[in-house]
This record gives sequence, C-alpha cells and structure tokens, in this order.
Amino acid sequence: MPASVHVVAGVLRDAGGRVLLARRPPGKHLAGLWEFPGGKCDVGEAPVDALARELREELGVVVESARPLIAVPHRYPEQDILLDVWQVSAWTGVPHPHEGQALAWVEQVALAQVAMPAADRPVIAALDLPDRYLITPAMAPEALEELLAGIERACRRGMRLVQLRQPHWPRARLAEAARGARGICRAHGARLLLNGDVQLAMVLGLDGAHLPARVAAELIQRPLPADRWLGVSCHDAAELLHAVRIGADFATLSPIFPTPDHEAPTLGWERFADLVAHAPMPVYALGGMEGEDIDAAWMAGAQGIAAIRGLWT
Ligand SMILES: Nc1nc2c([nH]c(=O)n2[C@@H]2O[C@H](COP(=O)(O)OP(=O)(O)OP(=O)(O)O)[C@@H](O)[C@H]2O)c(=O)[nH]1
Ligand SMILES: [Mg+2]
Repeated sequence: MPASVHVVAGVLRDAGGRVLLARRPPGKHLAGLWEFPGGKCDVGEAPVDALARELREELGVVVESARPLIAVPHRYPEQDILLDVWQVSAWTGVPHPHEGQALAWVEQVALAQVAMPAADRPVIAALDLPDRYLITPAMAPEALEELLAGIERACRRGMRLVQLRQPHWPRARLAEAARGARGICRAHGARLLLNGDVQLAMVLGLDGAHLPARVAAELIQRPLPADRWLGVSCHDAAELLHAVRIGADFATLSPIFPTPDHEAPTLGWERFADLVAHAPMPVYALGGMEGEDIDAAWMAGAQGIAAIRGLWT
C-alpha cells in the first residue's frame, strides 16, 4: 500500500470571520467539492513551508503566521491522506483563483451544509470548538451555589465549552445544577455538556454529553443526535479508536502531566502527539494543564487544553 499523502491546507478568514473555501476543479480527485485551499507537501518539505507555497501558488497570498488546527488521517478508496489543516492568523494579499477554481467566503455556521470532502468533517468540528475546555471540580452537593458561581466566573473570563461533572451527586441535584448552568452558559454563548448522563443531557436540552471511557465502552453507536456534541474521555489508542467508532465529535486524552487526584502513568507531549496523529477528530490535552500550555498543546496536535483546576480559577 502506498504511504499516505501529506496534504496541507489553510483556514483564512476575512474581517467578518468568514472562511475561504475553494472549489476543486473538474478532472481532479473529488472534483466539484469545496475545500480549504492547499495541496500536497513535497518530499522533505516542512508542512508550514508547503502551506505557504500552496497558498501563494493557488491564491497569491503570503502567509505571515499560522498554527496547526487539526491533522486528519483519512482513507479514500484511491489513496490515504493526512489532511493537515492550519489556522492562518495573519496573511497579506487578496486571494485570487490562480488555478481557475471558484472561491467563496463562507460563514462558520454554514460550513456543515457545504459539500466538502469526507476528510473535512472533523475539521469543521475543530473550527467550531474552542481551544479551552473547562471541567468542573468535584464538590459536595451542598455547594451548588458555589459551583454555579464558578461557572459564571469562567464564562465571564471567556470560557465557551463547559463540562458539568459531578459523578457522585444524586441525579435530582445534578439536574438542578444542570438547569442553573444551562442558563448561565446560554447567556454567555457557551456550550454546556453533561458528564456521564446522555439521557439527562437530552431531557434538559443541553448542548451534549461527555462520557467517561468506561461508559463509552458499553456503546456500539452514537447515543445522541448529530446536532448535539459528544465528547469522550480517552487514555490510549484503543479508547480513541472506540470514540471514533461510536461517532464522538471530540475526545480528551489524559493524563499529560501528573495531577493530585490521578495516579495513572503520564503521557507527556511526545506520546500524546503520537496518539493524536492517528485520531481523525479534535482531541483536547488533559491532565495538569494550565493556560500557558496551550501553545505546546497546539504543537502536539491538540485542539487545545482541557482542565479542572487550571481553568477554574
Ligand atoms: N487542499 C485540500 N485538499 C483536500 C481537502 N480535503 C481533502 O480530502 N483533500 C484531498 O487532499 C488531496 C489534495 O490534493 P490537491 O489536488 O489539492 O494537491 P495539489 O494542490 O498539490 O494539486 P496537484 O497535485 O494537482 O498539483 C486531494 O486528494 C484532495 O481531495 C481540503 O480541505 N483541502
Ligand atoms: Mg490543491
């Protein structure tokens, strides 16, 4: 089997935040579908150099700064590819279709409706998800007000994805907390996922659920509709693979570093990067993460960081 083809592509945004797509010309692989501009890495070429070259050749723009967003391994009948997508945060020039391709600026929320190659699905999820993911610290059920106040503070600081996790609370109390958190998150445009209880998440109309690996292990298919988010906690290659099989939208992978309440052996960035390279979905780095770890996380292929303590205060 031929080795997989390394493809780099860039996400360029206009002043209004719309994303630039190009239409694959007739006669090419996946002709007619809309894609992120880019192309194949040459042998020995660094991905970031290939990105700059492709965007210059295809659009006539000059990349000034970019960071990895997500790399998606994907198997087409014709060939295996690694679709390595970068956020291009600064660039100059006006994009022109140098190869006769149609170009379009598309609203972020409309991306899911555009006819794009199958490998691009996880890229759309990666664009939709923030780079920080807060998991609430364990508290006593009596501390509900304190929990909600903490969520409110986090949202005010710009948190846009919150996992309500209180595995030891009675279900009625958890539902009460979830209703309170739902109001707070909605008011701030943040998404709220409930840990461990898909049914309760659906009944309360939350944005989705986040499942521990042992709960995900019991499933053979996605337990909630496509318009909700499903996250899964993973610790190794097998759990990541299972998360993909049941149609998870993203995963956390832990522990990167030691934390006070987990004894498990740590992955470190190198092992994390290895595991993430095989996962066709956004993966948050978890375990001992602090705000300043975000760059290291991106460089290791992460969507961003997930944390309890590191993002709570
Ligand atoms: N650029 C780009 N390619 C993608 C995306 N999604 C996706 O599956 N691909 C696949 O990745 C490969 C990229 O090859 P390409 O044809 O753009 O390569 P290229 O620009 O170097 O062109 P060339 O080989 O015709 O000179 C194709 O098989 C294409 O279908 C995407 O979002 N952007
Ligand atoms: Mg191309």
